[in-house]
Amino acid sequence: MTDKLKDAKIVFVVGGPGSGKGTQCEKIVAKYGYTHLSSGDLLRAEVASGSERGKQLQAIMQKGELVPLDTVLDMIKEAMIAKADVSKGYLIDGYPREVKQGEEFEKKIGAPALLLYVDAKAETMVKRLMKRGETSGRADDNEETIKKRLDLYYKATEPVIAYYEKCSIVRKINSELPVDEVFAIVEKAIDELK
Ligand SMILES: Nc1nc2c(ncn2[C@@H]2O[C@H](COP(=O)(O)OP(=O)(O)OP(=O)(O)O)[C@@H](O)[C@H]2O)c(=O)[nH]1
Ligand SMILES: O=c1ccn([C@@H]2O[C@H](COP(=O)(O)OP(=O)(O)O)[C@@H](O)[C@H]2O)c(=O)[nH]1
Ligand SMILES: [Mg+2]
Repeated sequence: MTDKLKDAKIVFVVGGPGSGKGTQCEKIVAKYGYTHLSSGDLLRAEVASGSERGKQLQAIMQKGELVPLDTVLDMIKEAMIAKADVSKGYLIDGYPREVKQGEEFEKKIGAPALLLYVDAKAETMVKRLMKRGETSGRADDNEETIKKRLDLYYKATEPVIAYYEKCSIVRKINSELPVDEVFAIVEKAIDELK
């Protein structure tokens, strides 16, 4: 089964909550036709389905904690295989959340060609999420959960970046700039992949 993904072009999109991962991914999809898989969106879809598994996930996400590694990886893999015949490349948004997740992904799926590190200040991320929370309906876009997500990001996810620096695939993107200026930097990184 995994054979289908053998030559897949894989881009990890890593950054804090509200850093702008989803926003940039949307623009990449529009220009390059990549398949966008947001681990958070996949989990929210499972919650929305009302399944038993979804209920358990909801409790974890509401607290801003991390869902068990295998659950997320299985969902991503399934979604990747479903698109394998038509995909020009994959954007894996919001994953890996911790080094171990990255290692497991490489074992079960393959190695990423690029890691886009979407970087904004904590203060900026909080401001954006509070604003998004006014309309998003996301149960975790509230002050208390945002703080937990940020703490966990610095503790568990930032080490992922250091881990992939070693193989020189990290491109740091300053997402304090306006969306289109951020995308100009993103485009350069993707164009270099071809
Ligand atoms: N000024 C500015 N605002 C941005 C930029 N990127 C995103 N935003 C705003 O910040 C908010 C969060 O952006 P998202 O793309 O949803 O962030 P995310 O990293 O996917 O966040 P999670 O879904 O929580 O992982 C959105 O409501 C955007 O309007 C940017 O480059 N510049
Ligand atoms: O690989 C993942 C991705 C998401 N989540 C959970 O889903 C929530 C929302 O994730 P998303 O990437 O949408 O938002 P972010 O945390 O970046 O704001 C997180 O707080 C986690 O509880 C997780 O456990 N593992
Ligand atoms: Mg997002």
